[in-house]
Amino acid sequence: MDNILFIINPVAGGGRTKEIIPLIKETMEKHEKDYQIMLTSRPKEAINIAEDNAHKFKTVVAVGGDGTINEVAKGLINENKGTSLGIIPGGTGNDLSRSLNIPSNPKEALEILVKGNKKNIDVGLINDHYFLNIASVGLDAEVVINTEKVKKKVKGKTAYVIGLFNTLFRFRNKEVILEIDGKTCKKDIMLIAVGNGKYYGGGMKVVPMASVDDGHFHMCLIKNVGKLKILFLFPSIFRGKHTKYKKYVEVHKAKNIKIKTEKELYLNLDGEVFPIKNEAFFTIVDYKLNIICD
Ligand SMILES: Nc1ncnc2c1ncn2[C@@H]1O[C@H](COP(=O)(O)OP(=O)(O)OP(=O)(O)O)[C@@H](O)[C@H]1O
Repeated sequence: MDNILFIINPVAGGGRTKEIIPLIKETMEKHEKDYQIMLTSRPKEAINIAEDNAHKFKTVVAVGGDGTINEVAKGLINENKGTSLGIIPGGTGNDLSRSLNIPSNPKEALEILVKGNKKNIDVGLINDHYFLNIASVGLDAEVVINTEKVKKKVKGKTAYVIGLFNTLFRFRNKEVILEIDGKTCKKDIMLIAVGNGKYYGGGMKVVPMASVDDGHFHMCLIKNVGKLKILFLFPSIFRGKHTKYKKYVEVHKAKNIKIKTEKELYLNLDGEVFPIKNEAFFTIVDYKLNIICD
């Protein structure tokens, strides 16, 4: 059965996903598709909705930001029924969609969905969390934590800028033991981003060489360059040009990566932050997720 379930996070993108509903209905009816729409009522519910419906629908579409996509993907991977994942970007960042060439304009994204071109993409696992886009440790995870604190008082980009400077002011470099496909080395880092996708933070091309379907992670490591130099590097990260500064930035390609530390590290997984004790183990799971994209 060629049926489609739309799982909509009504609070993603500050609520703009709700405005996409009439467009979904119009497009599905125009193309005579058998479809259903469900709205989440609480965080993480998209995982359960996807799990419960994976066997009933050929395609399950996440309508929301990267958090919603991760939740729907998790439900589909858990059920392992070969259900395809569709994406209508409706968040603030939409970073995975960028790597998959899915436009942020919902009308254009729906056209891609109706066309139905498919691609099998890799699924990353960091300890016990699945991820499709980027998982990172170090400076950026601390920026996310500090920005969340600032957001209670200040909104939007200003909160991010204040969060960034607060973090830089207090940030201490991280000494880690890295194991990249079995090879061990000691590093003094500010940031490590492990990418299946290329973008995070709303369009920063932090892992420019990443490819969602090459069976590998691509890793970008920013050494302990000091607070002034990281500010100098920052604009080049937006454009993905930072990797040319080889004195400060290392790139690696691998299937398995371990980051060991004696101190607590924070992991940034598409804007959600988790503490990590002792070890972060990144691996590509033996499962490809079928995605509808351009
Ligand atoms: N009904 C709901 N009420 C409150 N929170 C919800 C609801 N449904 C989902 N959520 C939570 O909303 C959070 C944010 O979702 P999502 O990342 O998709 O949107 P966003 O933050 O606007 O986008 P982006 O990550 O692209 O910036 C997720 O953690 C998700 O669990």
